[in-house]
Amino acid sequence: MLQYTMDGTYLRNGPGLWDLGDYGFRHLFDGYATLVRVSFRDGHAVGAHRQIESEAYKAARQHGKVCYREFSEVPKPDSFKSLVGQLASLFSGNSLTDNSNTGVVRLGDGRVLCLTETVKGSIVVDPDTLDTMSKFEYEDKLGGLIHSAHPIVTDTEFWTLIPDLIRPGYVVARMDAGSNERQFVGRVDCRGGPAPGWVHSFPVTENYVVVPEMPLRYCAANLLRAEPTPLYKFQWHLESGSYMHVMCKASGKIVASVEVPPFVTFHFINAYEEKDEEGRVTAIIADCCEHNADTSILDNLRLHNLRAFTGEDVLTDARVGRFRIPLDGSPFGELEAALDPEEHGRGMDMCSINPAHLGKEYRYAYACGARRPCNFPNTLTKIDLVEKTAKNWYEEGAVPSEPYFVARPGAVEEDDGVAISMVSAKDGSGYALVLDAKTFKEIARAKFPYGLPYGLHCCWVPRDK
Ligand SMILES: CC(=O)/C=C/C=C(C)/C=C/C1=C(C)CCCC1(C)C
Ligand SMILES: CC(/C=C/C=O)=C\C=C\C=O
Ligand SMILES: [Fe+2]
Repeated sequence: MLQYTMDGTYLRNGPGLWDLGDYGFRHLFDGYATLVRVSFRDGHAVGAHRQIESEAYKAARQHGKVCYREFSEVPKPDSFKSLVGQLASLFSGNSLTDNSNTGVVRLGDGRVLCLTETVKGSIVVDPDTLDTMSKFEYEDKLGGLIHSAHPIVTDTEFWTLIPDLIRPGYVVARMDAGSNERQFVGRVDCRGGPAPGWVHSFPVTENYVVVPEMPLRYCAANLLRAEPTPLYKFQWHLESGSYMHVMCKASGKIVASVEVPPFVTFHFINAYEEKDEEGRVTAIIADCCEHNADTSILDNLRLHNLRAFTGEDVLTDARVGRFRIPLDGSPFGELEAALDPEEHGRGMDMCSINPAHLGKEYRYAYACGARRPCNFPNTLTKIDLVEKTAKNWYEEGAVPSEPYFVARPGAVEEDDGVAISMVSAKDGSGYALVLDAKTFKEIARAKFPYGLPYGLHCCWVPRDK
């Protein structure tokens, strides 16, 4: 039993529509954005779902075909556009999708924003009606066609990374709550080439922004290709090295840039400053869902693979990767598993934390793990980074989405609250699952009258805020 009444709306975004007529999409990340809402009030839960009305979605519905460049799908060249024309529309951004199918965040001023990797795919929605309200226009001169799909959002600010594919590097920018104007904070030049590493997400501490440089790098040639490669728009450049850069939020200066072992991650979990007895910052600790430097996870997320579970254990191993980035000028950083990956079945992705610990020392992370054999993360796991243990929730045949932590109003303890996940049950039905974040035991489930597609990231909109 919950000792309090949850009062607010859980929103989940994700690529929920993967078919146009007879044509089925290829990859999980291609689907058109579907928003799901579960509103909690007086001990009841009310649900709804709706497609986001992006230009890409509307055009696809109208013409019955893909009209913009999605993650792996590209429009068929029946418009006889010349290569030059295609190039021009790619570099102007015209042909890129605005299908904001990845994240949903509540900005400090109350607006609810859906996001993806393309800057134009920033769309404001109404959390009650799930209406598509407007494009979020960035009113600045920073430009950029792509950015991190996971900005860092607090009640007062918004931090983002804008990769620069022409002069390989990243622009770090911040935006005040209530504003649409990003401000340039600083720039990181890549240390390896030929292009910046994919930055689906990045972590911050109280005083620093951490800019990861993965050997999984954007690839201009693959951006243009009509047929996808196994790494889609990316390429693996092991020889180019892997780096972690640390930028001071206040000055934009780079205070550390270290080489680290190779890594593959979509999602950073959190980061914080390690201090000595005198309170001096000695290092940055940054945690992520790390796929053992194996890029095959990207191709494993093809829909054909996800729909064809044969009982064989084919999910590649993942762990909580913990970086230690020294600030004493040494050239190398460390990367190790924060706990034995067996604790969470060697599956690890789709994480959340208590937002009160963002950028600060923390103990708990919530994520999807694995009960093997499986071809996709199929458990919910609560990771204790101090005890180095995990508590796991599992139901046979069920596929749960990101366990999203929501603190109890007035909570003091880090795990005082709930973790909410939308689960697709073995029989195809769907329900919202509420776990007690402390015990990781089920408190409630609210069944949807129909099955729901898989989905990705979430946010919480408290009532009257
Ligand atoms: C859903 C998810 O996690 C990731 C979605 C990624 C997308 C939609 C990536 C799109 C891209 C383009 C349309 C062209 C430019 C490169 C890239 C950012 C991969
Ligand atoms: C669903 C997923 C990875 C699962 C594998 O372990 C990654 C999603 C990334 C995009 O937000
Ligand atoms: Fe993501």
